[in-house]
Amino acid sequence: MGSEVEHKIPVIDLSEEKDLKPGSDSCVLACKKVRYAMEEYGCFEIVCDKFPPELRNSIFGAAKDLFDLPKETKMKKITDRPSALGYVAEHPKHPRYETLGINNGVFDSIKESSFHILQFFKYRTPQSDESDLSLGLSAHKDSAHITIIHQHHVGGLRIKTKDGQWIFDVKHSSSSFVVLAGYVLMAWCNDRIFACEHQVSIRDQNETRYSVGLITYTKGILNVPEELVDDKHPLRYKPIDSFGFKIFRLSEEGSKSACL
Ligand SMILES: O=C(O)CCC(=O)C(=O)O
Ligand SMILES: [Fe+2]
Repeated sequence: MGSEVEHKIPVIDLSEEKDLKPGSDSCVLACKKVRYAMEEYGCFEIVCDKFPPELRNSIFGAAKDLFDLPKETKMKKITDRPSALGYVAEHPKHPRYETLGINNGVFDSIKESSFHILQFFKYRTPQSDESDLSLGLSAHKDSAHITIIHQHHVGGLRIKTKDGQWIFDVKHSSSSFVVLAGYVLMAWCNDRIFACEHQVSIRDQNETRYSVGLITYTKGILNVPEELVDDKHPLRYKPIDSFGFKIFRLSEEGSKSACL
């Protein structure tokens, strides 16, 4: 079991537009930092102070309005994709967590090969008779390629490092976004990056917690690129159907699988 330590996840400031201009020296440097962070931590924090507070408030205002809808409305099928991308209600395993995902083409990727789902998360405050007052979402790794999480007023996201230590103080602020590697990225890069284990645990929560995630999946079958296979990194994965893998994990067989 890991213990509470003073670890911090790497922070990369992407507030400056020049850092995002492909080919520029500062972009190359930013890429190196991203690579280091992903290989060593499977995650990093982006700081970007260009996120207007009005936009942030209106996004989380809309999230609250959506979650406040009657359960029957939230349960309505809003996509032809598998139901996991729509609404997921509270469940005995995560009694305070609800999530609602949107994928209607608005977030079609700039790159042909990927698509994104915008997913809102809500964690209600604990009731006095609940035994585990801090349980938000138990430890897990995401199926996706990459997840980017933004936490609103209430923090609680925790990250496990390579050596099994939990980082308890993942910062949450209006300019902070946490990028997490998922299983599909780990498979694609032949274990050079590990899927980041994380959980949501909320101490002293007296306010509903909202967060939002942008989750990237890859279309079709992914192969490990030849360049990522060598003597030190022998091929470890068969071609993987990224989205099929997510559906498998949600199935009964997948949820029992020992390797996940
Ligand atoms: O709410 C959060 O901060 C994280 C949610 C999460 O990890 C998930 O739903 O997979
Ligand atoms: Fe997650």
